[in-house]
Amino acid sequence: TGSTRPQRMLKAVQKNATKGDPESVISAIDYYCRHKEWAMNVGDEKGLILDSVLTEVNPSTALELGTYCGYSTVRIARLLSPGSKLITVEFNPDFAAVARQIIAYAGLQDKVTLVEGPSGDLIPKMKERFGIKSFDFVFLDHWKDRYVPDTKLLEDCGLLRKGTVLLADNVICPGAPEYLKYVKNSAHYESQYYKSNLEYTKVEDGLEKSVFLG
Ligand SMILES: CCCNc1ncnc2c1ncn2[C@@H]1O[C@H](/C=C/CNC(=O)c2cc(-c3ccc(F)cc3)cc(O)c2O)[C@H](C)[C@H]1O
Ligand SMILES: [Mg+2]
Repeated sequence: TGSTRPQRMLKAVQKNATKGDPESVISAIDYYCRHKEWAMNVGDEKGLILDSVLTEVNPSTALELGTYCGYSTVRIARLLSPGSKLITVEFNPDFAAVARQIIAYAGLQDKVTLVEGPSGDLIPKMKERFGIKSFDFVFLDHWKDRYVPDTKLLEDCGLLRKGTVLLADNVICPGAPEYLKYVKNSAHYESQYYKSNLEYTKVEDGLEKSVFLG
């Protein structure tokens, strides 16, 4: 049986990146996905926006929904201050296995906890399992129709605090219309759209940053 796209992406990292160097892992994936085969990483262009929001928030606790191959996991973890933690949730075991290897290749395994399973089951367990009081930052990049239910679940589980920043990928392409409606019409969020392009293409896409007001 042949390899999968994530496995080929991992091979490209092992071949072209330097072990322990997150920047080289990010560049190797971006090069592979731009010139060899496209993949749904947040990418280099939207990645710069992710970097700037992260630098501004400087989260002690961060959550990512939808690890996939770990590209944005590496982008986030490389910017975390010492002692800060990123929990990333992925329910596909094959993707999780590739992501673990890419995160380890970047040398960021001590800053990242990859939890395998559906977000709907794991979010209610965050406090008891990982000792999380609340998240400072949440990156939403899983199935787009799950952004609203999981945001509501994070609220209901008391995992958001005044000032928590949610950053959602793909609000234009493929689109998350219900999510945009939800955060824009809610008095509990202050939202801002960051216009960009779909990873490795000229198609418009963007990130929506929403601050929870409590
Ligand atoms: C119970 C489920 C919910 N709970 C869950 N709990 C845990 N893990 C979950 C859950 N739901 C999903 N996941 C995991 O997250 C990942 C899923 C990521 C989904 N991302 C997209 O669909 C997308 C598409 C395009 C795109 C744009 C243009 C095109 F032409 C084609 C594609 C671009 C983009 O940037 C995109 O992020 C991973 C594959 C999947 O196993
Ligand atoms: Mg995405």
